[in-house]
Amino acid sequence: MTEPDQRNGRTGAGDRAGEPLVEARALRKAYRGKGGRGDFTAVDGIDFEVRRGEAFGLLGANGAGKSSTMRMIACVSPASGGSLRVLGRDTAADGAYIRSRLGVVPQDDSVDTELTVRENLLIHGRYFGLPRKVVRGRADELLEFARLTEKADERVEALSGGMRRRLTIARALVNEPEIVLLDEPTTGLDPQARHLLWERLFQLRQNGVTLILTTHYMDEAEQLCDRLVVMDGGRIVAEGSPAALIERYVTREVLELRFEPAEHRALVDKARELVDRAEELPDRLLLHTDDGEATLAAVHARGITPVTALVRRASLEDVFLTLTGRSLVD
Ligand SMILES: Nc1ncnc2c1ncn2[C@@H]1O[C@H](COP(=O)(O)OP(=O)(O)OP(=O)(O)O)[C@@H](O)[C@H]1O
Repeated sequence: MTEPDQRNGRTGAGDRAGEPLVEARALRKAYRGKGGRGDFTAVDGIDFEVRRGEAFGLLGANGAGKSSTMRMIACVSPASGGSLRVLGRDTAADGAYIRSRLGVVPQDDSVDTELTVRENLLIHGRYFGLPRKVVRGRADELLEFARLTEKADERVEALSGGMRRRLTIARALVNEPEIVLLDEPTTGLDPQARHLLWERLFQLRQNGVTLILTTHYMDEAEQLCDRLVVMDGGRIVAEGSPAALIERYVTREVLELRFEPAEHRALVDKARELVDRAEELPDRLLLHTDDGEATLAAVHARGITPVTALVRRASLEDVFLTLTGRSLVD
């Protein structure tokens, strides 16, 4: 493609890489309670920084406060407390400037389904006051980037979910933003569409665009994020690269055991004695171990008979479970 970030002479993160583009200090968001109920605190005093050129993730279950945080960064929802600076400016004072330098991909595709793919890009470009000729050229480049050139003159209603999502991302790039915010970018997409989208986002990151995304998919966070915060109940409970979080909070491997329902209770109690850390889910037991095969041998030696046994690499899902006692997926 024509690299979105190189069209205007920017060459990726460059020598300003690492400069903080988002700085949140004791950031709060409270929603006014309805019908006499008290205020509800959705974001409860969080601190984080996002640096230029990185892909930064907010990972958490539904209701953790991820979208509320994103809306504050996007300057569409005011903070209730603390401070939030984006691109070196205060979101409370300079919302219009910040919005003009951001690309926003909301949770629901808000593209106009009655218009063609190209028309959606042209109209969005005009919102930013760009000259017609510039917008036309940029639309062509973005169609290519989003792998939508062949669909340019079709109405959006004829597109698949994955194509719509790519169009929403292309649209968010019309103003050549320095930061792109993506709220649950691949929710509802099939695996092939997800992978194509990840590939496009990876390309953007390669071009030096700073990405901030929310997700409740741990594989997405592992694939895309250089660094992430884990959110739970409006707070940040951990921060780091996916690899660092896995190393800090869980062991190298996990042995997953499933038992006959009638034997589940007794065998779970017996098996968890074999390791220092185990997590029990309704349908299985997860044993945290540095050597899954050796632990499985110990399980058999104890006379414990699982219906299935699986040794796998520990993941962010295990980190989340360890930190919150709950599974990421509802
Ligand atoms: N406008 C609002 N008014 C009142 N409560 C809200 C509002 N928006 C969000 N909330 C509540 O704030 C909490 C956090 O919501 P938020 O959407 O930020 O979470 P999330 O982590 O993004 O979850 P999801 O993945 O479901 O979007 C939830 O309990 C939600 O019901």
